[in-house]
Amino acid sequence: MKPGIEDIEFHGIPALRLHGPQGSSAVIARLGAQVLSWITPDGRERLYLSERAVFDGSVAIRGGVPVCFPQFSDRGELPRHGLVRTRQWEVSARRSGDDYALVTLSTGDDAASRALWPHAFNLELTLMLEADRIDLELCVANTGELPFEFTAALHTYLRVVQVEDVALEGLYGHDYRDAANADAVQRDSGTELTVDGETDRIYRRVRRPQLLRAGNLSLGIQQQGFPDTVVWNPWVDKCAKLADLPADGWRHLLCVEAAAADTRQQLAAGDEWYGRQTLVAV
Ligand SMILES: O=P(O)(O)OC[C@H]1O[C@H](O)[C@H](O)[C@@H](O)[C@@H]1O
Repeated sequence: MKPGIEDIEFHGIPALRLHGPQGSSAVIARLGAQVLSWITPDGRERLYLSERAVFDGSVAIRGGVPVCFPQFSDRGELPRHGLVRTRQWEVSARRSGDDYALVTLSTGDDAASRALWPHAFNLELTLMLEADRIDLELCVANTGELPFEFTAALHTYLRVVQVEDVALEGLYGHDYRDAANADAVQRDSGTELTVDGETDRIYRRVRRPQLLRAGNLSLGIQQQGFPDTVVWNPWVDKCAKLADLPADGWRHLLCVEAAAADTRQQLAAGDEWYGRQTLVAV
């Protein structure tokens, strides 16, 4: 099958399915411009999507790649993770070639966003699917007359068989702010990160790609533009408090997020900012 793009319904909501080379595929919903599935040529699903996720727009969909903007988490006055996770985005570009399929979804300010955050903006989320890789690029445009500041993230939920068995390499030597430990700032001295409890870390000014060692779900992870990397797993107790995660959900996910979380980004009137996360099956 040649690469291409089809309009589908996914869990009852409008979405696009990208068919890439060698049988790869991805699904992106218009709700939140959220990527909800990525299947590599080996037939394996690489993203975690909760079986208890809610798709009616009342809350963000639990899983895939939520787009957080203009605020990461609860680090500010706005709703948690900002304003765009529960909006309907427009499809502004779609194209495919022999070795890729690509879509761009966009959204911008409206009366509801300006009531909470008084700035004019346009956002574009581009998903490019190739055989063994996806690139997700967020473009923020300041379309107003005044500068603004924002934080943001591509809050990627990676699917793993057992989170206790995986290791994330590439973050050693970086400082992180530990949100699971009263925001204490620590320096990672281990050569790899393993998860054996609630983990909620903002690694700052990340300079290297990461390698997720997770058996046949292993991935290379790279980011550009986004200065920080957030690693999140709710573990048992926090998972039990999240109504849209099953009791064992914590075990099957690891969020590795490309973020501007600790470092606020400044954007002058008329300027654009780009941030990208690349996932490669290895
Ligand atoms: O429940 P959500 O609003 O989707 O947030 C889920 C998680 O997102 C980020 O990774 C934050 O660092 C966590 O503190 C937060 O719990």
